[in-house]
Amino acid sequence: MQSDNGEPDRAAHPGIFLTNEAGKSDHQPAGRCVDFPVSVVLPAGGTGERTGLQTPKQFCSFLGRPLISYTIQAFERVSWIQSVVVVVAKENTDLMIDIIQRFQHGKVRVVAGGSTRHRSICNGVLALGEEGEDEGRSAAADRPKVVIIHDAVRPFVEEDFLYKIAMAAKEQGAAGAIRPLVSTVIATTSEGYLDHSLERAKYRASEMPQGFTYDVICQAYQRCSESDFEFGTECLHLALQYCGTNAKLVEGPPTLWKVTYKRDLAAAESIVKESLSRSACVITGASTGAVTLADALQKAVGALDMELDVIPDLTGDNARYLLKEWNFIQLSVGYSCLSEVEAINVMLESESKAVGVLRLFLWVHLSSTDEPSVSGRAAEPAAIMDLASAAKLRNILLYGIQLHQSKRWERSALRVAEIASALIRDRSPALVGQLLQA
Ligand SMILES: Nc1ccn([C@@H]2O[C@H](COP(=O)(O)OP(=O)(O)OP(=O)(O)O)[C@@H](O)[C@H]2O)c(=O)n1
Ligand SMILES: O=P(O)(O)OC[C@@H](O)[C@@H](O)[C@@H](O)CO
Repeated sequence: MQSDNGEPDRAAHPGIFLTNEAGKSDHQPAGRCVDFPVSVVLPAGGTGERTGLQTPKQFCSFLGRPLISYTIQAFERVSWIQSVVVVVAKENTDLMIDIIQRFQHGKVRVVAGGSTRHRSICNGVLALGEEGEDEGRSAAADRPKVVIIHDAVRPFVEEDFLYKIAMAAKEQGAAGAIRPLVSTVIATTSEGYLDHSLERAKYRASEMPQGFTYDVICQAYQRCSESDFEFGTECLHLALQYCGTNAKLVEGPPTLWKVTYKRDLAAAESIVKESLSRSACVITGASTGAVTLADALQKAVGALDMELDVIPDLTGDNARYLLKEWNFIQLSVGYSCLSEVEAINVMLESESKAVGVLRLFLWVHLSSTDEPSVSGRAAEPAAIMDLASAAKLRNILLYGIQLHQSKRWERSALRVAEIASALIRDRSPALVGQLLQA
């Protein structure tokens, strides 16, 4: 087992095991077959000193979700990955278990980390070797053929690239992601002067994910030195040095970057917001006016790089939007009925826990000319605000747009599209519950 100071005992493995079967992905890889078991180790046992924040960066939240949850989600959606081991500092074990339960992550185990990244990764790999014992199966039966190692603070990893790394690791014994160097690497003298510079074209930045056959990475950690454990940063080097395994290098996309500094958290949030803002589901209630407005809206958002799916309601087959869409726009034309808004909100709340990220619900009320003005319905803004305050506690950002039918459909639709696109992109908590006038 692990020694008291978190150092890996190579004869056993430490760890607290939590396997949550909920949320298993049925995502089928597009036209590819991985016919060998693959497991993942996510080292998340660091303190994130370089961010300057008290909270370790892997637990910093944006849009209502901790960074590590985005990374885990990226892996649990891949059907050919059998299990994920998250390696966290002992003091963060309860926090990690809470995140797994709160965001209903599946196929995840939590293992205690070590004082360095290599020690943490080693603990994770050793834990994989013991999988299945809890359920009375032999450890060997559940042992993966390939182990993918990926820093928990690299949330933007795609299945296509994971597939390339897993297949290359199975063939070669080891494989790793690389990226072109952005800056030239130079060597310095002990006095702090330039000694020489490296020819940048001959070098690459080593990124994650990396993949290894289970035997190679196990053997590498069994044979490596204490100095490797203390000061090393490169698993590929251990495979070469201690197993004679020359990793296959695979150039990866720019999205593989590691969150290291505080600015990287802002960059990560902006990327997530951008990815959440590309689509919305428009609910018309099948009213003629709303369908007409929705058609005009669909034309208007084209220029805003957004796609809209227009549906009458969220029942039957349309219920699938509750699990896969982040943004919902409900159109009420003429008679405004807050009970419709409340009904949609209840449906969104019922799924928001599983989805885990701040979802956006925009109510658009196009009032007809013969309806009393907003001042004649003073209760409406207050009612929206009350509903929004309650919804926010369940990760739903509720906003309203009020506009009058006196304008032509196209003009109304353009105004709604502009405001909706801004609200969806910014997801600002400050505007929650506001009934904006278009
Ligand atoms: N003892 C450690 C140290 C690091 N890591 C993990 O290794 C990954 C990459 O390391 P790095 O970016 O250096 O993270 P930190 O060590 O937390 O950052 P810093 O060096 O700024 O403290 C991170 O997911 C980090 O949590 C780990 O599992 N165990
Ligand atoms: O060195 P750090 O602990 O900041 O991060 C680890 C990185 O070195 C590592 O993720 C890649 O270089 C690939 O090995």
